[in-house]
Amino acid sequence: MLTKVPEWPAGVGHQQFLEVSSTLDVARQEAGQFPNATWFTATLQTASRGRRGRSWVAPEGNFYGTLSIPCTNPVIAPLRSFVAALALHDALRGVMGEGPTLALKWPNDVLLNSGKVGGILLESLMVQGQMWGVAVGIGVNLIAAPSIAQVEGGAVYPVSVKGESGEDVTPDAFLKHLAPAFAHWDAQLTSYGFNGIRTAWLDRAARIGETITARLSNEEVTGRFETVDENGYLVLNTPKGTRQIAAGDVFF
Ligand SMILES: O=C(O)CCCC[C@@H]1SC[C@@H]2NC(=O)N[C@@H]21
Repeated sequence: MLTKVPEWPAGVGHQQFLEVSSTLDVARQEAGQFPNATWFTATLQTASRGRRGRSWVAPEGNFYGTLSIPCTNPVIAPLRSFVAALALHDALRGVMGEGPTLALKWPNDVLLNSGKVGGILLESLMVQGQMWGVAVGIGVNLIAAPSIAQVEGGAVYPVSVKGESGEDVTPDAFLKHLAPAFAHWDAQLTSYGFNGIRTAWLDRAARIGETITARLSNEEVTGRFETVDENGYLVLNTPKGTRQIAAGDVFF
C-alpha cells in the first residue's frame, strides 16, 4: 500500500553502504566532510547500537540509517529526536496507509499496533573537540522483528511492518518516505521552534493521561503522564508532586 512517493528534499545527501559497523560510526567518521544534511544507510550493520548501551538486532532487510546534520546549537540538536519520531510516524503511514495504529512513546520510540517498530538514537558529532552536528540514528523493523527474548525485560514487544501490515517495504523505498518527512518536520523546528513539533508529537503520543513508569539511571518514577514540556522533558504527576524527567526509559 505504498502511497505516492514524495520528492527527495533539496540539498540533502545520501551515501549508501553494503556493510558497516554502524551508520552512526560512519556519521562520526564523516563529520565535517559534508556541508549539508546527509543520510548514511547500510544494508547490514555488524555492531548496531541502541539507547542506553543496548545492542540493536539488525537482520538484513530492515532499515538502518543515520542522518548527519550540521548543527552547533546545543538546545536545538537534541530536539531532533522528536523530529525523527514524527518523520518515522509519517513515513510508516506512507508505506502502510491508514489501517495500522501508530503512536509515539517518549522519548523516541515508534509503536505500531502497540509494539515497537522503530527506534531512534541521537549522538553528538564533534570535529577537533568542538560540536559540529548531530547524528540521528534510526532503525526500523521492516521485514523482521527480534523475539521478545532478545529485548530488555519489561520492554514493549517488538513488531515489524511486514508482520503487522503484510507490506514488503525495502529499506530504499522506506528512505524515500522518511527523508522528505524528516526535512519537513526539521524545517518546522528550525523555522518556528519546538512548540509546533511538541504539539504534533503530543497529538500522536501513546498513554497520555495514564499511569506510566519512567526508569531513570538511579530510580523509578511512577505517575500520571501529563505532557512533554517545552524542553522535551517528560512530565509526570506523582503522589509526591510533579516530576520533569530529562532522560529515561518508559514502561507501560
Ligand atoms: O534503542 C533504540 O531504540 C534505538 C535504536 C537505534 C538503531 C539505529 S539503526 C541505525 C543506527 N545505527 C546504530 O547502530 N543504531 C542506530
